[in-house]
Amino acid sequence: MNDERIGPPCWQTLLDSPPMWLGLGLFGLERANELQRQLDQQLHWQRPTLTLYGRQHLIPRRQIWMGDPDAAYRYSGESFTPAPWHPAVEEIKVAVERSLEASGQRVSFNSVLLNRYADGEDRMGWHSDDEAELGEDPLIAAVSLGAERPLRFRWQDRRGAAFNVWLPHDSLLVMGPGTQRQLQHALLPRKLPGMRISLTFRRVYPR
Ligand SMILES: O=C(O)CCC(=O)C(=O)O
Ligand SMILES: [Fe+2]
Repeated sequence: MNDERIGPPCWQTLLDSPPMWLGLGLFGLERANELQRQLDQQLHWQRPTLTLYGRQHLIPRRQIWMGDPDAAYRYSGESFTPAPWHPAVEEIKVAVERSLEASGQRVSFNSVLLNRYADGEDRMGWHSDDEAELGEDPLIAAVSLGAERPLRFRWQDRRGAAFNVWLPHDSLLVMGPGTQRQLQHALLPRKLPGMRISLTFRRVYPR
């Protein structure tokens, strides 16, 4: 086991414009397994309600916002104060920033949305991460731990066919500038077993 390793050994280009790429093997299997276990057991996973057309719904997954104290975030009409950084999440943030830097992108994230999908029934609907506090054309980096699921993308202007990006355990999906403006994404329900945790790192610009 090589613990000194920084960043995925293997990058795949998914799209040139907007730039989207996938890194495989961010931590190595053993560390990735351990991080998934720690996040699963140690975080205070929440299931908030969402108001849709005046009705309250429990979200179909568990989640936590985490980040710097001033990185407050609005989501579906509600404002969230982030939970303080957990050491395992900080470790993942540093690994993501280092591997981005190794591929020529200097970014520093100040918040992350963690999602926990118990199995294939848990999901996230169509959206793009285009809230005003993310600034124009943000870069968003998504780490996947656990069961492999496809993230589905569709073009906002329907210029091309929708497509899946399968996100394996221990992978890093980078959605570069323009991705949120041009595409929407969703984690649709699938008859697939196994728990999955995703961490989508962002930079929030406080008002
Ligand atoms: O779970 C995923 O991979 C996607 C999560 C997502 O789209 C988000 O956190 O905004
Ligand atoms: Fe998203």
